[in-house]
Amino acid sequence: MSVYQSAARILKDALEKKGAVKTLVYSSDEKDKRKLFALVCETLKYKTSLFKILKETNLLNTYGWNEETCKEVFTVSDDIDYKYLALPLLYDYLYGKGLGKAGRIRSLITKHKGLVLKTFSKLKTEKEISDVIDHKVNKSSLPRYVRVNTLKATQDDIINRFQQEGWFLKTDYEPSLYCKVLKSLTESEFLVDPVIPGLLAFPPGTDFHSHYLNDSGAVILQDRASCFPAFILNPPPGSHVVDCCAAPGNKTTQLAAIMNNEGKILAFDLSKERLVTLQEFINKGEVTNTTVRCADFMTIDPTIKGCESVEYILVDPSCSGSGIAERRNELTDDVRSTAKKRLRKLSRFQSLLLQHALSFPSAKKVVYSTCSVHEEENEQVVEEVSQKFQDKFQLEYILPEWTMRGKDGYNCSKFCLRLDTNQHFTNGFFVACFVLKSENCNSQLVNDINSEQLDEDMPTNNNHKKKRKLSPSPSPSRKDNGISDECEVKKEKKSKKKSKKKKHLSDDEESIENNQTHVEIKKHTKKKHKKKHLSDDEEIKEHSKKKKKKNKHSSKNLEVSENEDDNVEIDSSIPKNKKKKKKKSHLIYE
Ligand SMILES: C[S@@+](CC[C@H](N)C(=O)[O-])C[C@H]1O[C@@H](n2cnc3c(N)ncnc32)[C@H](O)[C@@H]1O
Repeated sequence: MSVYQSAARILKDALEKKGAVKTLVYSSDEKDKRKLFALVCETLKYKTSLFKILKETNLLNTYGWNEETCKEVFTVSDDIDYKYLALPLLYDYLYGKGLGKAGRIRSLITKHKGLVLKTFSKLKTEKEISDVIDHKVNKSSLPRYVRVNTLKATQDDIINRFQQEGWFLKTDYEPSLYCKVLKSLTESEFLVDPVIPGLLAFPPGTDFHSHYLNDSGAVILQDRASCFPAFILNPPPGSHVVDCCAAPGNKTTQLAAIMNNEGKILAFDLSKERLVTLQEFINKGEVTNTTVRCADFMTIDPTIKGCESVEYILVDPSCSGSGIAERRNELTDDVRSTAKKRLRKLSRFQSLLLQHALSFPSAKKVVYSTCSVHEEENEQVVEEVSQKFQDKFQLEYILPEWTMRGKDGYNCSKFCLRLDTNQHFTNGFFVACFVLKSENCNSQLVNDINSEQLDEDMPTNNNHKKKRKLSPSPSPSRKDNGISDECEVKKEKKSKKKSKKKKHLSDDEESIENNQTHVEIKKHTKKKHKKKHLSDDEEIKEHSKKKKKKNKHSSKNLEVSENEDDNVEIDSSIPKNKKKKKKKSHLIYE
């Protein structure tokens, strides 16, 4: 079935308010879910005009659009409503990429192209469909952010590459005026972010999706706001990290870059489909320190081997997505996202997830983030959890120079950080950071704040560790990292076999296998290993299976869905040297 038929189904359900677009897309059978999601979202944005064109052309009553003739040309599932099938086809024909790749189904439109084009231009002239143009402007009003994947290239390499293409790096401005300059970028200018290391900003509407640097994984297209959580967690190379809700993986790859691929990341997510994307990101970005696990994080026992040593945890759970700028329009779930009942449910789920993370015995730094603007999902969660865990954890006063803090009226407000679309030209976002009371974690704690110190902790974008250079020509990504990792693991196993008398399999023996779903961690083949001989990951897996059955707090029981799509993300702070402290500065960078 073509993507247009899948889109037709989803458009119908979305417009009849049977579910959120994201959920509908991810539960569909369509292979290329990203493509489907984009097609549905774009079509919805133009729906008023598309319906007008449909009505004016009377297209559905023209030859070719009845069931019989359609079925002569291609297979259309019985449950497809032709009205909704026309919408994505018309969208691609008039506004999108054209119908070049639509196959025979394109004839439904191209057979009548004279009529369609004439009607389109007539309605435009009569300003009947001017709303379309407005929408396009809104849609692309945010800058295009690009994170340098420091596992594959240095910031300087990437800047050079863009300069060679004719881009001009703007540096002649006061750092405190960054956001103003950002707003007025000309077509060929770009900027280096003053807060997030390795983040570049290009003018709104710049499309790098098919750029070779993106294809090769040397850069990642990630929104500015979504770079903050990993940047704030800042796990040192060699540390042990958990990313509780990892897919599609922008923050996981950012964490790996911060850690310079040293140490271990355990990346959990409930969604197999989304983990496929995560695995692709990992392969493309040459991330080698991450183990991916399809599991409900709530079912993971924090005390079992493999988890008991985890020190840094990122909690970036599903949320309403109300901060995502592109979503704030008539077609998405705004009504749904603000429904009190739904927010309460999300809030409860987020709180339990955060509490679970804080119960990891070695946890010393836990960052909580959402791309929601609602207090229920942000300050209220942090307030409740910080009170419950006040004996062990306290909130860190993150990025003191950042003036937009949490919403007033909570004890936690000033320790939280918010990003706002109008002020910061990025998606609406929320971040808070818990640190172990006895830990200093390289930064000020709630109790330590004093005004003189505020200027001193400002990180700069100079603290990049130099990475290997980009090859002179665009570097192809490693094709199937999962498989090559497996080979390496096998070799290692062989050599170890001779001398091995260990009871437990070591962590190094774990590998991510590209099995059917590409996400399950490889099972060790030796059947004779009993439970007590399981590797860390197998132990986690076993435990998770058991706990799933009985855990009444399993997030599935909470029936929470959405927003799983804060999927514009990026990389950040590579410490210059493990032992050296971060550079400080006195900038105000908002
Ligand atoms: C906002 S998205 C995460 C985005 C991700 N951190 C990134 O940067 O790309 C939330 C994710 O949480 C996952 N999720 C929801 N409930 C979960 C649970 N109980 N355990 C693990 N993952 C969960 C969803 O499948 C979704 O992929």
